[in-house]
Amino acid sequence: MDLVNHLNDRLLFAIPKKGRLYEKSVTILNGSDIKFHRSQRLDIALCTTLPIALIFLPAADIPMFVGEGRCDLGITGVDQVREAKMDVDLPIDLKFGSCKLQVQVPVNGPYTKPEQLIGKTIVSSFTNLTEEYFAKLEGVPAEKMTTKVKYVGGSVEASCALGVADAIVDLVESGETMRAAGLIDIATVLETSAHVIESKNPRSDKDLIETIKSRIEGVITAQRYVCCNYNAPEDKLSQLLTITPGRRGPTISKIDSDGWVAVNSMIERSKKGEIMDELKKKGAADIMVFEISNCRV
Ligand SMILES: Nc1ncnc2c1ncn2[C@@H]1O[C@H](COP(=O)(O)OP(=O)(O)OP(=O)(O)O)[C@@H](O)[C@H]1O
Ligand SMILES: O=P(O)(O)OC[C@H]1O[C@H](OP(=O)(O)OP(=O)(O)O)[C@H](O)[C@@H]1O
Repeated sequence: MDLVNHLNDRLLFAIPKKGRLYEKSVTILNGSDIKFHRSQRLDIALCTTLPIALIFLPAADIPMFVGEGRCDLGITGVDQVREAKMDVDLPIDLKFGSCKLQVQVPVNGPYTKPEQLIGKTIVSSFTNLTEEYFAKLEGVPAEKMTTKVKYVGGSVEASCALGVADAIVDLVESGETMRAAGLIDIATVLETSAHVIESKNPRSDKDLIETIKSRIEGVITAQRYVCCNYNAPEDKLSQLLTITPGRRGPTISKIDSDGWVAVNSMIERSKKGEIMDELKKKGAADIMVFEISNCRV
């Protein structure tokens, strides 16, 4: 099929084609009922459920495709957006791909503060952000800075040991890569996570863009919250509701048992253990937690 001829009447949505953001991005699409079939080695996939074409691109190229208006929506990290210096909207924080872009130096080396690196050589895959950071530190425009910034495309952490850098600027999540390379962080340039990014001048129907964003927000909310049901003695209700205030407010229903009501409330998945313990301690009974498979908020 000549896929390219099918693109004109579709919203183009740029998705990371590989790497750290790929799998979770596809999970979000599945949860949003954006169904597609991607043939092997093909970087374009037509959706079967909505007039969308998914364009699989390197995470670093997505800000340019969205910033220049070729794709209306994309998924990539804030780090990539800032590095590409693209003016796009960032409507949804997807809460994955969270890490920090940090200045790192050899553990037992002479540097403990970023100011000591002025005039030295820094290696990074994020040369624009690194230049901006050190130009600000030096208090001069980037053209006048004395710190040298060199680009490498990957395995940045090896640069100090190989003698090509005094320090590096690289992403840190668990810190394992950094520690394994004998490095320590001394400053944070940027905190990042994956976001839905949106063109400032979208070409597609606004309703379709809103539908996609609303579905994705629903998936994120469903991942973040679970539903908590319990029975509460009426005289303890106000105290129990402070533990489960809900996103907007709890639902309270009458039940066929004198002096008791049923409460239904969304609670944060990450806090469900302590919330259930607390409810039990404060007099709640029959406490149950359910998965939310999808929602619209
Ligand atoms: N360790 C990490 N933990 C969390 N998020 C990360 C991590 N490393 C990178 N990211 C996020 O994922 C984005 C893409 O990084 P990744 O290393 O996957 O790039 P890639 O070049 O597309 O893939 P690959 O490294 O496989 O070539 C980064 O810009 C950042 O937003
Ligand atoms: O703090 P950590 O959990 O160890 O993660 C940080 C590492 O993850 C990224 O690299 P990735 O593994 O994606 O490979 P790359 O070096 O080829 O980009 C990043 O560039 C770091 O090297």
